Amino acid sequence: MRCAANIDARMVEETAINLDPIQVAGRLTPEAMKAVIAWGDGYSVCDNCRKPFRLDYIQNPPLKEFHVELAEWLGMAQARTVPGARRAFQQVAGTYVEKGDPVLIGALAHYTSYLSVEICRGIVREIPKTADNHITPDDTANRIEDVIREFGTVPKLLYIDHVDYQFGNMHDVRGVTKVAHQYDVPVLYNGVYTVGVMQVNGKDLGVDFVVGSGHKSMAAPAPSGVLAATEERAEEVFRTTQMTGDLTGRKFGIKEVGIIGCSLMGAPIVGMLASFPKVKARVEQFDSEMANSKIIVDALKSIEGTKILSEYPRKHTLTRVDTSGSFDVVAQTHKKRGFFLSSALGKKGITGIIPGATKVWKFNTYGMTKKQAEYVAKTYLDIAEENGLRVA
Ligand SMILES: Cc1ncc(COP(=O)(O)O)c(C=O)c1O
Repeated sequence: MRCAANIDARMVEETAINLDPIQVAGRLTPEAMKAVIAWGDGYSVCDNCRKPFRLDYIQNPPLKEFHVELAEWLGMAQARTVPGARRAFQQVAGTYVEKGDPVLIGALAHYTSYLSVEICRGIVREIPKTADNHITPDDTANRIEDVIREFGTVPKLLYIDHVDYQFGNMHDVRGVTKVAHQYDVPVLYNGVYTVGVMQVNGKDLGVDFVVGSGHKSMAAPAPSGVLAATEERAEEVFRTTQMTGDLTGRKFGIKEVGIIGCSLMGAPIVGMLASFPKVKARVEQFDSEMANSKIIVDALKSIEGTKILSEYPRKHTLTRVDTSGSFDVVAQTHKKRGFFLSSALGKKGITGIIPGATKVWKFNTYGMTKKQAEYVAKTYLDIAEENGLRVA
C-alpha cells in the first residue's frame, strides 16, 4: 500500500516543471518506460545470451548493434555499458593505478572520481581551479611537473570534467589533453553532464576514455552509464580473463575482468537502449536548450542582489546562482523563512530546488519548452516583485 501511495506522489511530481540540477536529463522517454516494463524481469535480457556469452553480444534486444553505434556516436573505437559513471572510473583506475601511484584530478570533480582512485590505493593530486572556476592547460602542466618532482613519475591517469557539477562551467578538455599527452598521461573525459545532452566526440577532443552517466544524462534508469575507449586503450581497459580454476581447470571465455564479466543487465540497459534514438536526436538541439536557459538566467540576473556564479554567457544548462542579496534577504523576515521560495515555486508547479535554499543554489533548465522557460522566468520575477525586490 505504501509503495502504491508513493507511486501516486511521484506521478504528481512528474507533472511539475522540474529544475533539479541532477535529474532533468535522466528522465525516461516513453519508449524507455515501455522497455523497462517489458524487460524488467530479473534475467529477461540474459535469457537471450548465446555464445560467446557476453552482454554486449546479445542480439535480442539488439545490444550488440547498440554497443557498436554507441562507440561510433562518441567518436571512440569501442564502448561498453556500466552501472553508473563511477563504475567506469573504477574500471579505468583499476587498469592503470596501483598502490601509491599518483593520479591528477581537476579540483571541481565529483567525489566518485576521488574514490575510484582510493579503491586502488592510488594518491590524488588536484589541478587547482582558477579564480573564475576553470581547469586550465597551464595549471595542468604545472601540476604534472609537481607530480614528477614529488613521485619521480608522471601521473598514471588524469580526469577532466567537460562540464563540472558545481558551476556547470565548460573546461578546455582539448587543451588539457594536449598537455597530458605530451607527458604520455592517459586522459579520462568525464561527460556526465554532456554525453546524451550535447554532441561529444572523443576523437576530436583527443581523449583516451569517454565516460557518461545514463541516469544523469541519457534518459536511462539508474544505475547506468557508458565507458568508451580508443582502440589502443580498449585493449587494456576491456581486457578479457586469463583465469583458470586450479583444481577444476575451469576457464571463463571472453568475460571482461574490469567489470567482472557482464556489465549492465535488465531494466537499465533496455531503458538506455530504448531512449537512444531520441537521445541521439536531442543532442543536435542543444542550442535551443541554451536559448531556454538564457531566458531564466537573464530573468534571475535582473533581480537586484542576485549573482550568477557560473561563467556567463552560459555554455550549459546547469547554473549556480547566489541569491543571498535578494531572496535570502526576504527569507530573513518571511514567516516561512528560507522555505518561502520553494513553497512559492511549488504553488506555481515548479519543483526541484532544494527546500530552504535561498543563498547559493543550482538549477538545470534542460528539457524545457520555450513556453515553460518563459513561465519559470516570469514566476521568479513575480515572486521577487511580490516580496519587494527590485527588478531591472
Ligand atoms: C561530475 C560527476 N561525475 C560523476 C558522477 C557519478 O555518476 P554516476 O551516478 O553515474 O555514477 C556524478 C554524479 O552526480 C557527477 O556529478
